[in-house]
Amino acid sequence: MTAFRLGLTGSIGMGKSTTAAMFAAEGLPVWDADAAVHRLYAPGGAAVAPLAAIHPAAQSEGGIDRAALKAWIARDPAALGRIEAIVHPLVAADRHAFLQAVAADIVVLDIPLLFEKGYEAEMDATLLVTAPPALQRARVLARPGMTEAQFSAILARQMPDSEKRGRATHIIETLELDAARAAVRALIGYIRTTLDA
Ligand SMILES: CC(C)(COP(=O)(O)OP(=O)(O)OC[C@H]1O[C@@H](n2cnc3c(N)ncnc32)[C@H](O)[C@@H]1O)[C@@H](O)C(=O)NCCC(=O)NCCS
Ligand SMILES: Nc1ncnc2c1ncn2[C@@H]1O[C@H](COP(=O)(O)OP(=O)(O)OP(=O)(O)O)[C@@H](O)[C@H]1O
Repeated sequence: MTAFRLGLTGSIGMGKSTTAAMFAAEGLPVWDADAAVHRLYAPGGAAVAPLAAIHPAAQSEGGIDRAALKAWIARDPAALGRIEAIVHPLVAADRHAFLQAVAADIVVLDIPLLFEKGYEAEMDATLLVTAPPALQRARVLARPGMTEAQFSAILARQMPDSEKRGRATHIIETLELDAARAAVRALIGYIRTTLDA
């Protein structure tokens, strides 16, 4: 059976990881794009050699130093595009391997840049997690080391939440844990009714 692919996304601090964990707790396999990038950047990971080849300072102790990449991105407007040209095909290969190996009726793919990069074309449905801007801001600024300037820079690289709301198949407001958990269960139940039909 081919699994139903539910693409989970949302802007920074909207609750992707928390909501993904709720799907996992309901027994659904979850693939996490950020975790895939961490594996690719770890010592021995497939992105280490090609990134070191274009930017030697990015390599440290056999892996990729994310701080060095960030410093390069801050300095050179072409850097992010060059990094993405290497990293995104490797992430896609990891995602395809997961989808090949998985056995379940529904799988969740947690992809922060799902709409920005057009990955919805590979999904059967999309789920946007969202919250009011003031709550998003309070959550993100509560993180150790996060500054107003960093938050603004990250927001500027992401599609506005209002636009994502217009594109998503489903939306969950992450105001409160119990309500979000109930919405996750309801969505799984709804998707299963469409699979049975
Ligand atoms: C720039 C890097 C080094 C920053 O690493 P760091 O650990 O500090 O932060 P993290 O990865 O958690 O990202 C911070 C925020 O920036 C956003 N972000 C990350 N990469 C991108 C990107 N290519 N375009 C837009 N936003 C991005 C994330 O969604 C997140 O909200 C890292 O994100 C990276 O190597 N990005 C390029 C690879 C990529 O596209 N990753 C996205 C997942 S496919
Ligand atoms: N349903 C919810 N109810 C209450 N708080 C929530 C809910 N979902 C997430 N949160 C809180 O919001 C914050 C951000 O959540 P989370 O880390 O899951 O977001 P994210 O979208 O994965 O963030 P990032 O884009 O930075 O990876 C956390 O402090 C988390 O506890």
